[in-house]
Amino acid sequence: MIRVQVPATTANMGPGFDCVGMALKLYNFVEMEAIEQGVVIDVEGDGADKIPRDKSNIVYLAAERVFKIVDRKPAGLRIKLTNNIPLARGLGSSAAATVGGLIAANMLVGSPLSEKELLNEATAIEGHPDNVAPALLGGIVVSAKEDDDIKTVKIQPPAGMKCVVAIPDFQLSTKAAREVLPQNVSMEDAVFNLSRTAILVAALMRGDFDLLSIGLDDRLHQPYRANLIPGMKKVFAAARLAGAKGVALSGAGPTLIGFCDENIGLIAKVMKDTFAANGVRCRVVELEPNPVGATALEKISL
Ligand SMILES: Nc1ncnc2c1ncn2[C@@H]1O[C@H](COP(=O)(O)OP(=O)(O)OP(=O)(O)O)[C@@H](O)[C@H]1O
Ligand SMILES: N[C@@H](CCO)C(=O)O
Repeated sequence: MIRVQVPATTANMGPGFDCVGMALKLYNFVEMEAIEQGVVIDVEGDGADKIPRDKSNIVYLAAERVFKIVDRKPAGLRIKLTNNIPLARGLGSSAAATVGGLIAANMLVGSPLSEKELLNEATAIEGHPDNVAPALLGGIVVSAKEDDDIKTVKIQPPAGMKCVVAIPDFQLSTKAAREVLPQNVSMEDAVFNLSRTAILVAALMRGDFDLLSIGLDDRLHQPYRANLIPGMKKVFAAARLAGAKGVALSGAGPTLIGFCDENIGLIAKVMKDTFAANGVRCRVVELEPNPVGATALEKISL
């Protein structure tokens, strides 16, 4: 039986749309074993009542993809999912499922695929690398697609960085949150994001939290998605006033994330209160940056 632990992720980090993401210390677990026949899928935890238990499950689909590539397949498969990452909230639940399925299936057939090959496959499944890269590699990962190959640079999260996430009680699928984005953007907005992303990466590498306020600014996706998340701009403003060094939409939302080095209790309170004042109930938690990516906890060879 293979057991893989996969972290949650916060993608985009403001301006780094589809190319920057960071792993967080919150985990899903994927267990997989070969059985004599059939497909058995059990799900516990977040989304247990919604996640399909048949061959349309994305963990199963990821595993199938590995078996097809390496042309080796167990006769039957048992999968058990234990989910702590909330579904469709912007914390990388689908990336964790995909990465967990790929890694577990690869191990089940003797690990023929390299980490790089798994990353390329995970990106092909998700459509963009910003969640799957940190879920696989840990830390903060900047990714660039070169055709089907994903180039990555990993940055260790700066010492002392803390994250407060406000997780609304409603779901927002990545698909729906991408549908509100424009097909084209102006040169001015492109340059705006280029400059902010460059500052963001420099700030993260230098551990300069004061640069985060400008380095997390974005014009490519957040302004369009604000309409889907009541109170988003007010929560951002309140968190900044309470001491957050920077704020962003986590992934495609609706979770909002504040980055700070102190005042965590006050920032959490104002984020919750401001969401509530705008009619949104939410759960606010501190999630630490995670330097480590997906990890195999047990392995028994076939
Ligand atoms: N453990 C899981 N097992 C199977 N399917 C899952 C699992 N976790 C998530 N999913 C599928 O992925 C969907 C959520 O993916 P979606 O990309 O919309 O949001 P997200 O990954 O949570 O957020 P984001 O990509 O913005 O960080 C769920 O509705 C479900 O269909
Ligand atoms: N970059 C992606 C992350 C969510 O999957 C988006 O914002 O749509």
